[in-house]
Amino acid sequence: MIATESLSKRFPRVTALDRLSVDITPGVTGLVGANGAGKSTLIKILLGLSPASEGRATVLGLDVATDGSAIREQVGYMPEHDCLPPDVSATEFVVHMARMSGLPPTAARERTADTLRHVGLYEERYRPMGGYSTGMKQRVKLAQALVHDPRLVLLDEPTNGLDPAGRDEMLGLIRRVHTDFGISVLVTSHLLGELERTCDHVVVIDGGRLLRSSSTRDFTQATASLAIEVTDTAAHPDGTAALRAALAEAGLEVQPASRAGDGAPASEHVLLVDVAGDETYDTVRDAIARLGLGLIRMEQRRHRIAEIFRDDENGSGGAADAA
Ligand SMILES: Nc1ncnc2c1ncn2[C@@H]1O[C@H](COP(=O)(O)OP(=O)(O)OP(=O)(O)O)[C@@H](O)[C@H]1O
Repeated sequence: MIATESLSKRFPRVTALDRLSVDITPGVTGLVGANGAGKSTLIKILLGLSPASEGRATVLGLDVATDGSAIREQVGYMPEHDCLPPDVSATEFVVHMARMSGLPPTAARERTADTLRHVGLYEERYRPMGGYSTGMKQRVKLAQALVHDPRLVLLDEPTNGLDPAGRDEMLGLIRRVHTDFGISVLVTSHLLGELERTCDHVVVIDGGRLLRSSSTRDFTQATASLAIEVTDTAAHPDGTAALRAALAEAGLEVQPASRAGDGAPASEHVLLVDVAGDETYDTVRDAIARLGLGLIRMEQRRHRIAEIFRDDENGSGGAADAA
């Protein structure tokens, strides 16, 4: 779908992309990076809207340097920032965008009705967009990216500004863009956790450089940790300490949640264990059963993007298997 080769973009004071080489295959791909990592810059280059300083990129086999308009015919784009005219309705706007993409008037109206229904906008589609909630605006932005039936959509931070329920709905919609219509998706976020549930593949960039590109499965296995909380008993007045010793003896990496730095509330009573594979869960269960402790919770906790960057700086992270 997308291939970049040593792609760089330099602004006078900052290198937004630094020799980025990555291949993106059909499916749903997450592009993750902190604010300023270069995600939007990459999308603008892929659309042929902004020239690269160096290197090459192709989208659907077309060269971004020379085939920008052919790319934009086949690719949908949802920009990050608010860009909707407040005085027109969603229907008028999306019909206009469909016409801009070359659809004849009747087809544009039909596709608009279908697409707005698909993204969950019904009666409100006839009202001016100035009065819409952030969630409704994001849905219109998604609809205009889909209306001309593209082969690929580039979605820049589609969950920005949404509350947790709105995020989940948007992520579900994005997944369905691929499963229902077979359209491939490149979606950016600064939150690794939310993309892990939605994407088949995740590409991580930092400071314009590729940090890692791998399937979500490999990614989560490499980065998941398990939070465990147990009760104290008469035999083990400090159940947490007893479990910690037992797990360490069984060869697991254990640390208190207070040191994990994953943004979750710190607690001396929560242990974090690196998940090496399915057997880790069995080892934990058996250790708790042997000690006769009560299990309060055992939950998967995602590492956050900042930790992966930090691991990488320490030389123990994912850069080694970056594509
Ligand atoms: N037109 C520009 N002129 C100068 N610097 C720019 C320009 N566009 C982007 N940059 C800089 O390039 C870097 C990458 O920006 P970019 O917008 O691609 O990041 P991002 O990963 O999309 O982050 P965000 O989600 O915050 O937009 C930033 O340091 C940004 O300040």
